[in-house]
Amino acid sequence: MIMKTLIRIFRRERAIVDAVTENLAISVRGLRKAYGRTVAVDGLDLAIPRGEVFALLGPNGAGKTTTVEILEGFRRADGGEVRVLGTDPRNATPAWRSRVGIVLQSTGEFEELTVAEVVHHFARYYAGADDPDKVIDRVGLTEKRDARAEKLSGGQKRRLDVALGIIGRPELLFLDEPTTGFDPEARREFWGLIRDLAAAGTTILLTTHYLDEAEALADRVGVIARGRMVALATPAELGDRRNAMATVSWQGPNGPESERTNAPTAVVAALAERFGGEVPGLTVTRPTLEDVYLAMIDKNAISKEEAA
Ligand SMILES: Nc1ncnc2c1ncn2[C@@H]1O[C@H](COP(=O)(O)OP(=O)(O)OP(=O)(O)O)[C@@H](O)[C@H]1O
Repeated sequence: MIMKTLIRIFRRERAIVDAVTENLAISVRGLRKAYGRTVAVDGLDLAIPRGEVFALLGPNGAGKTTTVEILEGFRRADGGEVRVLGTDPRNATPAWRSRVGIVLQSTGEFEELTVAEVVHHFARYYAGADDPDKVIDRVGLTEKRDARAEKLSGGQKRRLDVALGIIGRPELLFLDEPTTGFDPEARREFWGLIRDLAAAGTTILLTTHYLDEAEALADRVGVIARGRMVALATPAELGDRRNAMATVSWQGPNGPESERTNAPTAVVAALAERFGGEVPGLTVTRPTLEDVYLAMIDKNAISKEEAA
């Protein structure tokens, strides 16, 4: 009797766990990876629901690439549990691979081929591939479709990498520093492409050093420092940014003036009264994502040093 009840409870719990895990594109618990004596990933936890755009931030050497390469099945973890689209990437099958799109930091392997040749060639690897010409157009390379890859600029090569990452219509897309080398216009276009993919339900894990990119694209950001997740939040909420003090600045009679305050509306109202209307050079700012990120990285470095 007790045994039967226990089995029933166990089955129900397992059904709940399965339902939760099914909804996750990526699930990582206690991930560890060391290279000799260098601990690159040190007990990392991460859960990314399907359909989310997630940005992984962190200073050079924090463990981002190692983590992502384990998720992609290119590196073996030393410990921890990893599920990507319900599968341990160590046991990746061709069927699983076809559901995952990967844009690495740089490929540049097809120097002799034209853009159209490379994309058409890659499309043949996937049963459900997208239309290659449509993909070339989406990444803004139509004008360069007959140019050899070796003749492309750095930003154009990157667009070709992105085209190869999305040609198989992946459910999950990994983007490692995707817009390095893009001019501002190309970055905005690329952001539009990512938003379209996200709107179509693609889960996206992105690493970037551009904080404005994380802010523009990500539903949530995770900050890694020394192989650990030190913060996880929406871009607006990271480091309790929403409640941070505001700075009100204006042009006073003797030069620029400013005031840090928790009640910027009241300060602005008082200024409007003082100036009898329009306040010259008025701005109200709160810390940017970059400000809170840098403070976080700094604090983490100090607390680690103190701990050592
Ligand atoms: N193949 C390797 N052999 C030895 N050490 C490595 C190897 N790959 C990475 N490391 C080390 O592991 C740590 C984490 O590196 P990783 O490349 O994962 O960081 P990252 O956050 O991606 O950095 P970046 O922003 O510079 O790309 C670093 O100290 C790095 O020197």
